[in-house]
Amino acid sequence: MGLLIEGHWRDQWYESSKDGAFQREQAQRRNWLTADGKPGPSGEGGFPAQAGRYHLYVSLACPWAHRTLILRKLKGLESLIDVSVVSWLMLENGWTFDKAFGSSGDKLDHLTFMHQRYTADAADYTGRVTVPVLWDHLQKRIVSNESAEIIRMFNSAFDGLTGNGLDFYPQPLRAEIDELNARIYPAVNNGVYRAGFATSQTAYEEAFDQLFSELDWLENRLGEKRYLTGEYLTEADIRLFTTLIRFDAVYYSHFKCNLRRIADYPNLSNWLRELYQWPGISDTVDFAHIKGHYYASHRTINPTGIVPKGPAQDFTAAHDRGRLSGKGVWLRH
Ligand SMILES: N[C@@H](CCC(=O)N[C@@H](CS)C(=O)NCC(=O)O)C(=O)O
Repeated sequence: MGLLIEGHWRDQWYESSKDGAFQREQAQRRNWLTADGKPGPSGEGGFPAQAGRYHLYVSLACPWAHRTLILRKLKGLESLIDVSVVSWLMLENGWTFDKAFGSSGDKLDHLTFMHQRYTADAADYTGRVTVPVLWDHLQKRIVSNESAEIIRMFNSAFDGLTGNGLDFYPQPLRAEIDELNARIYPAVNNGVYRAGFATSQTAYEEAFDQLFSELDWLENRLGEKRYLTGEYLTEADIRLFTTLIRFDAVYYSHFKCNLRRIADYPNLSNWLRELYQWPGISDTVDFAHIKGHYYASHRTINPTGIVPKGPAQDFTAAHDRGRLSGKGVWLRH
């Protein structure tokens, strides 16, 4: 665990604020890949959708990177955008391409460490070395290291090449999806980290209370709606999925989010199983990476690095979501 300071790697645990709260660094590369290379909502233009030009760097453990893998899969981008997977073990060198710990190796440039990808973008890069990273190997630059934006790019930029019209961010549902994301991100997606990486009792309890009150709200909502916005599966569901699929195995114990398990919420757990069983999604879930990464890498929280064997979970078991009406994914015309 560490960061780059003016292009030099420094091994260092997360710094929390004075009151012990975890602070997540803002992603620094915010360009957009678009159908024709015109600029997107932030950053610079010049990144047109082209087969084979972009490379995605992910960790199979990471919930943020996981979103991008799901969109890549469901949008039929696997043959257009290749992926390199970092090792699940992340210690003094940060993310590495060590094949002994589950990495695919860097399929593009045979790098040893992920921080080399960042210094290839900017030799004096300062900041955390995070995944996912969408890399343009023509310009040798990071397009984006912000998963929330990478999934929006994947949702539409390549449609002209793939003919895939599935829309996970449909125009009529955007305001509602934005509202859901705005409450679920701080309370749940980042909330589990705020609980787990807190360095004061007060900061931990605040994150814990906010997390479980949001899970109660979501449990109620999913009692009436098949998916978060209603009849259509959208990016809001995908974003929640990657956190909840890790919850009982990791966040419940490792991050001390232990008021209840997801298995204890009937609607959340049935919804979670439906998504897991969605064609393509289970292929993106890897519990060896997920459990190995958190328990063995965060030595400040778990000094022995021992990875628990449990819990027993079966996401392939039947779910009851058919009782609510659903139309699947919105199709763009
Ligand atoms: N805003 C980023 C956050 C990505 C992120 O924090 N990824 C974690 C892995 S789960 C990471 O790479 N952490 C390494 C570090 O902070 O040193 C996104 O959503 O893409």
